[in-house]
Amino acid sequence: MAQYTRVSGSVGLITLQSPPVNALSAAVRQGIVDLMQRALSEPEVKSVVICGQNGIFCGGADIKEFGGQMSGPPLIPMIHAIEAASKPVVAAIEGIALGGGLELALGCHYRIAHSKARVGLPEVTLGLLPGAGGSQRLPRLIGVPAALDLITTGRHVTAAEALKFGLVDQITDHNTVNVAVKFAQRVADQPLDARRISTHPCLCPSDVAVLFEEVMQRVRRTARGAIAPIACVQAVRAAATLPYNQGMERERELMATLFTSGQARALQYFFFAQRAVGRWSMPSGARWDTSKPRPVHKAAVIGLGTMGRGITVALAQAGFSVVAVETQEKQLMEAKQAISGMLERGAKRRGVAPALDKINYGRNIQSVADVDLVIEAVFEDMALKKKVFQQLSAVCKPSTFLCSNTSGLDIDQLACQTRNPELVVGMHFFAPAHVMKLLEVVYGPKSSPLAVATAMQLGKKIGKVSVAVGNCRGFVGNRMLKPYLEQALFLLEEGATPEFVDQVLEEFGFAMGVFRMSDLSGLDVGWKVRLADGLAMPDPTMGQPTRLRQGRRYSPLGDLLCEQGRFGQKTGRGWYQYDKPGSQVAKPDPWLHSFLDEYRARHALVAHRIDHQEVLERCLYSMINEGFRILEDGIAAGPEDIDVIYVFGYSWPRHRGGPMFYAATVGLNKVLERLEHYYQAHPDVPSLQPCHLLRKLVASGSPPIQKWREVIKKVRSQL
Ligand SMILES: CC/C=C\C/C=C/C(=O)SCCNC(=O)CCNC(=O)[C@H](O)C(C)(C)COP(=O)(O)OP(=O)(O)OC[C@H]1O[C@@H](n2cnc3c(N)ncnc32)[C@H](O)[C@@H]1OP(=O)(O)O
Repeated sequence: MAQYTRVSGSVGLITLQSPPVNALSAAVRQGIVDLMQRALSEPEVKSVVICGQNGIFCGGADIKEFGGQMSGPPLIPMIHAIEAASKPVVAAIEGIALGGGLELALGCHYRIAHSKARVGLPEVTLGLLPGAGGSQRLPRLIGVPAALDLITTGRHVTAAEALKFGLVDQITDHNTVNVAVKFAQRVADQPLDARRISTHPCLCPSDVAVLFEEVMQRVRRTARGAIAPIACVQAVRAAATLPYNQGMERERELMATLFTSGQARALQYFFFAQRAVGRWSMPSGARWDTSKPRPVHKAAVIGLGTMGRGITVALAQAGFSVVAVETQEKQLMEAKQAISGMLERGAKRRGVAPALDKINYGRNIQSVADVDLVIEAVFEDMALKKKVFQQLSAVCKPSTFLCSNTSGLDIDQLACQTRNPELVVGMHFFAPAHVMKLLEVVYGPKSSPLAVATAMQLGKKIGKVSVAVGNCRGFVGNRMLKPYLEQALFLLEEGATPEFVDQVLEEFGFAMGVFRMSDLSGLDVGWKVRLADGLAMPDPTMGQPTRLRQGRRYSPLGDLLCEQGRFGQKTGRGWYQYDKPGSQVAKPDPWLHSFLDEYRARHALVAHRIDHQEVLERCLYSMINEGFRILEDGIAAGPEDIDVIYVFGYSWPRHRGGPMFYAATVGLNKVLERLEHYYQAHPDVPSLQPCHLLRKLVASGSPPIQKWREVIKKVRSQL
């Protein structure tokens, strides 16, 4: 869909029309092809302007079309025809020109952008490369180093930056289409040869080979197994070293490989999953589109430890007035200093003024009396949190939303301490809270849709990807982490080393293996929880067998390290050793290896050879199995919620789509079969027992992930 109008007598105006972002669907491409022909054939028309309706130039190829059979005119010849046109074609860029949208603009002879527009080639984030000539034209237009930056990161740049690069010819604060039309009239009789980017030489710095080598190394290091960034570098190298036509052929080959790769499918699934989580629903039937949030102007944070500080910074940076409360004088002073430092560093990076004046500090909980929403971030102790909620309920306005940053405690028990339990929800941030994108919004049985909608909206305003989840121990993320951690410990008992387990998980694509991650977050955190739960009681005289607790297999390895003061990075010793406390460079620790040998000997455990496959299957499939239980229990509404939580909160490699999508790509029958195998070998590990929903999905013929909700609904209705 595209519309044609003749303006100012001699300009053919083609307007892309495909809401919401004027993506280049088959119909839009057909429209462009037809209308270009019309404009070129009308003798009165001397030049052409291409723009998008509703102030948006174009969001690129229609990602929904990637999954199916492509129809309609292909993009590459369409863009070539525009570039080869005998009349000047001007792109009027408002809003965004992304991916295929920018590639279309690069095929035009001139580009005029509104000052507020953003442009970029984000294909890499979808597992692709700019495969409609973008990888060949952009380096010819703006040079190899800048093109490498834009194409390998997929970052969007402002119009001002685009002008500096020479990516656009002019920017305007006025009506972009009017400016472009006038511009088109002015250049109507200008020669076009020099305006066809594909004919430009690709200007390279003298040390281009070194540059490509450096970029390739950096990209390989940061890609964590993703192949698209590497293909992007290869495509730009083709632009730098080959004639245009051969470069295009290389672009086509690379694109074909990426297009059919599982990674592109995973990343495109994830693109829509990220958007799907905004359309939350609750088992009660309450939904995002029927639940109105209440505006929050002033918020409070209670407890200024690591989490409270990060949350305060996130709120202040987003422009909220914050009352930050810490009852301990010394902690308060330290927190003030730390928060100011974080705000100043953040402001410097973003080139804005630090939001120091947004925060009022206090030692007294009375100071939160007039706020609209409170986020409690005190120590993870139920008795303490209950007390805080009782105080908040007495002090705050009756309409104040009371939220807890607990990472897994029962929201309902907190709600019961208050006058208005319907205004209580969990807001589970991830450390560092001002950096990590994920927010779990946890509704208890009494939480109202109003409270959920308000917390979800607040999350969005402070730049988080918010996922609404039900109330259970550990919510979604930490509940699934438990079997994963447990399997990692069992693998050590059975003969693996922390280095090997971590290596396998890092090769899979996690930013950090499970043991390096535990050392970073502190082994004492989980230990305290296990002590409180009555699990970490190592004394055999207490009558508990060391490796069996509460009727199931238990590994006390983490507890034993904590008893020795090995809390991880902060103490300089954990699953690894570090040069000094606080150092981040993990080194294998011979002490730990001897400790594991002695432990196995003490418990008559015979070490066996554990391979990559066993590490991956046991750690990941037990976690995935818990994910299916979570779906079965209605704690997450759909697999997308779990996948988004794992990618944004637990460094699951995005190019594998998230744990539930990964299970679908492995094949649900295979996951089921391997879980059955491991459960048979370890019948005292309930997390390995395949859950009902997984069995049901396999029995239903393993439908595609987009159809799981139908099976989940059926299973839940039978419960
Ligand atoms: C042979 C050559 C083949 C290919 C070469 C070209 C490849 C490409 O062009 S790949 C696509 C490149 N473009 C992008 O990656 C842009 C993706 N979109 C975005 O980044 C954002 O959506 C946005 C910046 C364009 C707008 O952001 P925002 O205002 O926050 O809105 P939403 O993200 O919620 O999006 C609204 C709505 O639009 C849907 N959508 C956005 N872009 C596309 C698209 N390119 N194709 C299809 N649909 C798109 C998005 O899913 C939202 O809808 P839903 O809420 O229903 O999911």
